[in-house]
Order: sequence, then structure tokens, then C-alpha cells
Amino acid sequence: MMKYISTRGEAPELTFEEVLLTGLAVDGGLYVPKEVPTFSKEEIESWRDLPYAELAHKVIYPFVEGCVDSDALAKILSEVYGGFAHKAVAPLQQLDHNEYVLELFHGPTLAFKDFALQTLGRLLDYVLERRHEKVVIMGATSGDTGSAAIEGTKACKNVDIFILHPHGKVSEVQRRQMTTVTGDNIYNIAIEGNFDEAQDMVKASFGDQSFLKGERKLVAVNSINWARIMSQIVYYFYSALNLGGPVRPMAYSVPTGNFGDIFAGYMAKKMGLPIEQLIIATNKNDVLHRLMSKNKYEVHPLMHTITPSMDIAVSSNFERLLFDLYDRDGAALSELMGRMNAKTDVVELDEEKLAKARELFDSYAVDEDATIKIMQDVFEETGYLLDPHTAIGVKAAREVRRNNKIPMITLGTAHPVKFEEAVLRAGFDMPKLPHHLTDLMEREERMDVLPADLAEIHKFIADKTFG
Ligand SMILES: Cc1ncc(COP(=O)(O)O)c(C=O)c1O
Ligand SMILES: N[C@@H](CCOP(=O)(O)O)C(=O)O
Repeated sequence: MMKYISTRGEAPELTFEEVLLTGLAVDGGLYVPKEVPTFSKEEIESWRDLPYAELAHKVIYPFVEGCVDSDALAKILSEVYGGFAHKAVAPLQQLDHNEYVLELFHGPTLAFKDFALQTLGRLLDYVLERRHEKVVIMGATSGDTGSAAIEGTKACKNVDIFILHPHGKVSEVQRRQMTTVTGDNIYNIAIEGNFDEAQDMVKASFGDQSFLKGERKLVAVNSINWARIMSQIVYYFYSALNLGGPVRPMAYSVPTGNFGDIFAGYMAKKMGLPIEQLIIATNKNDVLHRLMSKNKYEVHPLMHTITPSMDIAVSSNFERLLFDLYDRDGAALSELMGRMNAKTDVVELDEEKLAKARELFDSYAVDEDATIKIMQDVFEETGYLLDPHTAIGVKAAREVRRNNKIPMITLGTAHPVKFEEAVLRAGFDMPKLPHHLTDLMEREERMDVLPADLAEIHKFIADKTFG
């Protein structure tokens, strides 16, 4: 059975079921598999003709074995990916010779988050039924995780869900996708603050759950929960297999905020998929690009952009990468994270660790004008409208690609219909909302606006859950 360990080295080892039902480790770290499952090229090659759900079973099962029955997992995955609007689930769109966008927006909320959160909701149901437990979900969103988490868990009988988003800083479609879902276990909190403050409050809540009063525990739906990363690994295998991998290597450009999606790509590589290049593509909230290019980790104030989902200054999952770069030394990582999270001094990585990071990743930051320009260029070249986040990935790929002979795949992380400001600014008409969302703008909204104050948020959650 797979065991999971904390990046800070001082929390107990957990099983998959226990990891699913938590968020941060008690030592403040993030859980990662103790040993990463690996597959030979021949084994990966033998999966070439599998439909998405069956491939997902091959990739995910080693992470959950012993906690989730194989047939039950197969049923969950077939239900989840059978519900996507495109039969291929994650189709590739070709932009140029050896240049592709992997469309990850055919799930119910039109962003890549559905891949993991639809599965996570069903896995929660599966284990909570068996344990006769109820949980409280607390999540932070810069726009997309929130609606995908709500869609993924709204039918879960044993869950109350509280999603914090930065008030006025997500797009209208994103907000409405969260606030119009009906269900007396769903709570949307618009905080008077930014995404980082929301994420900090969620993380702090895992450290002291006494506000929950009863027996209930907190569960994370952000990518600090390993169950998120696990499901996101699958589409790297799927896209590579569709383009001749693992015989041919692939390169990926990943629009990055919390470093979850690109960490999933790094995991796919560790599991045996030949990935030659992974590009960290950021907007002007570019802390990771500055670290990679100048070896200076310095958190600047968060800026609001036309790519709101990537308006993140502290990328949670970078800690998982640092854990590997520092040879899985929990004590060294605790010390480093202490300095990075203090946000007071500029932190530098050891040169040797930085060199390792640069072997694995390239990075590039794209400002708003360049984002608009690449949306226009790609439309002119192909007639294809990119969402602004995906556009950042395409631009970064074109700037820092290492080898034109290797297929470059940019993760298409969201549908452009969610981002009116960028689409209109680029001079395009808004695409139509898909059938299941046509009346989104007329639906009634439900949300509470609260200050970015942990005590107030805890009181709100306690009142709603136990009042
Ligand atoms: C549309 C979109 N693109 C990119 C990202 C960045 O992904 P990650 O946070 O996993 O780096 C997000 C949010 O996470 C997103 O919603
Ligand atoms: N971009 C996300 C922010 C949270 O990231 P997550 O992948 O850790 O959930 C969003 O759109 O909410």
C-alpha cells in the first residue's frame, strides 16, 4: 500500500485515504508519495489505445491501491470522464507543426480543475460512506478551483463546502459558476482581500481546527491535497501517447499559479514518461520566474490581471519540488520554507539545487500586452481563440522552446468564455456559453462578503455547520 510522507519530515506517514481526508500535514508540510510508482516505456506504450478513463485507472491506481478497490475506481473514472462534453475528454488542437494545445476545458466548469475535482468528490463519497463520517471542505480560489470543487462535491452527502474567493477579483462567469449552484451545503465567501490571503487562511485553518467544535475534520480541495495532483498527471500520459510518446519525447508549457499542474507534469516524468522540457509560464505575478532566472525568491504584492486564475504570489506546490531538490531532507526544507514564508528577506537557493531546477524547468513571464498579442496572433494564424491563461503558455513556449523537433504541448487550462475582459480587449466577440450554462447570467447568486479575517471566517463556518 502506498504511504505518503510530509515535505517537512515531522508528520506521521499516512495512507491515501488519510491523505485524501486532509490538507496540510500537521508539521505544516505537504504530503507526497513515499515512493513514486514508475512504468517502463514498454508498459506505457501498451496503453496507447486506451480511452481516457482506462488510462486514468492505470496511472492513478498505484496511488490509491489498498484504499480504493480497483473496480470501484474504474467505475468512478468512467462516470467522471464519461460526463465530459468531448468524447476524447482531453483533445489536442494543433497550432503549427509540432505545436499543440491540450484542451482541458471540456468538463462541467470549463477548466482543467474538473479533471481532478470530479474524481475527488466521488472518492470522498466512497471513503466517507465507509467511515460513516462527515467533513468540512475549505478551499481558496482565484476563480476556477471554487466552481470545480462545488460541482465535484455538491452531491456528496457527507460534506459541507466553504469556498473563499477574492471579492471582485474573479471574472463574472467564474463568480456566477460558484454562486449560482444551489444546495444547502454550499457556501461562497467573498473575502475583502486577495487570493494569497484566502490561501493563507485555509492553510492556517488546517493547523488549528478547534473552531470546528465537533468531530468533523477539514478537507482541502486545493492542490495541496495530493488527490488533486494525482488526477492531473493522467493528461500528460494521454497527450504524449496521442502524439507518439513514449517513443518520442514531448515538451510541455504550463500556465502556472500554484505550481500544481506543472508539478503533475514533473511527476509524469518521474513515473517514466519522457518529457524533455517543462516550461513554467507565469503572468506578471512572476515570483517563480524571478527565482528561476535570478535565484532570488522575493514575494511582491499581488497584482490583479486579465488572467485572474494565475493571480497567485505564493505557489504552494513549489514546496513539493523543493523537497526533491533538497534530496527529501525534511529538516532542510523546514528551515528553507520558514525563510521563504516569512516573506521578509530575499531567499536564494543553493547554486547546485538551482542548477538541478534549471535542468528540469525553463520559465518565462508574460505581461498583459503580450498576452493579448499572442491571442490575436494565434487567431490570425489558425482561427483558434485561446483563453488568456493558455495564451501565456503558448507565448512562453514560443519564447523558450529548446528543440523544435520535439512536439510542444501547451496545457489549455480554461475556455475563453470565462474571461470576457481579455477576450474583448483582444478585439474578439465573446464565444457562447455551452448549453448547460446558457442561463448562467440570469441565475440567482448566493454569497457572503467577509473581511479577510481568520476569526470571522471561522465563526461563519462554525455557525453554518454547527449552528
Ligand atoms: C485557467 C488556469 N490556468 C492556470 C492555472 C494555474 O495552475 P496551477 O495553480 O496548478 O499552477 C489556474 C489555477 O490554478 C487556472 O485556473
Ligand atoms: N488558480 C486556482 C487557484 C487555486 O489553485 P489550486 O490548483 O491549488 O486549487 C483557482 O482558479 O482557483
